[in-house]
Amino acid sequence: MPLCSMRQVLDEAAKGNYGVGAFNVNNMEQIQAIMEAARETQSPVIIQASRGARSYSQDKFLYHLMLAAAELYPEIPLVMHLDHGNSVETCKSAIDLGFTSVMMDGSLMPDGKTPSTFEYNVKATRAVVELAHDKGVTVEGEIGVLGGIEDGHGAGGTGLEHITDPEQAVEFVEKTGLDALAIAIGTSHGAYKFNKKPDGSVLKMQRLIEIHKRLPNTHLVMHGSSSVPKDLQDVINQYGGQLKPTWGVPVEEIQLGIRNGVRKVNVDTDNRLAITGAIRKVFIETPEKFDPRDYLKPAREAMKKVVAQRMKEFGQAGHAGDYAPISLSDYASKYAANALVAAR
Ligand SMILES: O=C(CO)COP(=O)(O)O
Ligand SMILES: O=C[C@H](O)COP(=O)(O)O
Ligand SMILES: [Zn+2]
Ligand SMILES: [Zn+2]
Repeated sequence: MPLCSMRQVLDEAAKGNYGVGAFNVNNMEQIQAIMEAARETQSPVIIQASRGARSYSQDKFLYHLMLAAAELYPEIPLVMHLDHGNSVETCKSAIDLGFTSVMMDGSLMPDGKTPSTFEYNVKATRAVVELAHDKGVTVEGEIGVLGGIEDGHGAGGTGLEHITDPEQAVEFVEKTGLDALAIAIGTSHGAYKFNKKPDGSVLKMQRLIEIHKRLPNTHLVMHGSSSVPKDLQDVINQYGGQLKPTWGVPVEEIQLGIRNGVRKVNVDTDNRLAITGAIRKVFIETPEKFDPRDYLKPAREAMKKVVAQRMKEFGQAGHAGDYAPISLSDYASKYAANALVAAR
């Protein structure tokens, strides 16, 4: 099966009222872990690469691994998505390479640090929509600024992030014509999101519900959605790691989001934790080992377990065979005919 349009995967998820995990990757083992989890649970899936992942893998390595995944798992609808594109040029280079979906993150300037203006964000996102839709490629935009790294204060919520304004979200969707909208509701990237189990004062699910009411037909995206489970933290610390106590986004809050328009759920940190714990365990328990496969296999297995669990929790499990992917050129025609504008 060729790589699939994210718009199609999210439209199908909306029909079935479920969410789709978007998992970050940098290497072969992470892609294999996701594909095995997708096969085991019969899930459509989004695999995403950040700018850092693209540079780590020299772009082409990752792209060809993704083609291998599509060939080896033909029954799985598989999207290749650019995570947090920082500029129109970055998005264009991903489209040229063969990504079937891109995120234009115009909430910050291309330096990835300076908060942008609404006007800049609209202009950059609109420009990406034009060049992406021309090729049938899906576009995710972002309004609001995530906590932690994105608000310029390093990892960990500082309270200085810009929670998405619902009015502005409506205007943003109308002016850009995007396919999916990432919103800021108090989550942040990385392991240090909250210093206790989050309540409504820090994790603003009510804001998400309000945005969904105003944009009932727009696919919402939750970034920073790792749950940072205690058992994964414990394995790392048990085998010599030094993670400080921390909390992530509880799965039941994500499920509440999914009942209110969230269709794409970004998860990276939980997989990083699972991989690191598994590798540390091998190093500590069997220090005589030095074949990378001795620790990469358990690492891959640990990540597969987390991904499969999330696929079941988000509801995408069992939906891989629901539909046959439509080609990107057919999507280009749909966009050209204005048949897919995110309606209000
Ligand atoms: O939002 C993410 C990638 O864009 C990942 O978030 P986590 O750090 O919570 O896994
Ligand atoms: O956007 C955040 C993802 O977790 C990717 O992180 P990265 O930029 O370190 O690859
Ligand atoms: Zn952003
Ligand atoms: Zn993100």
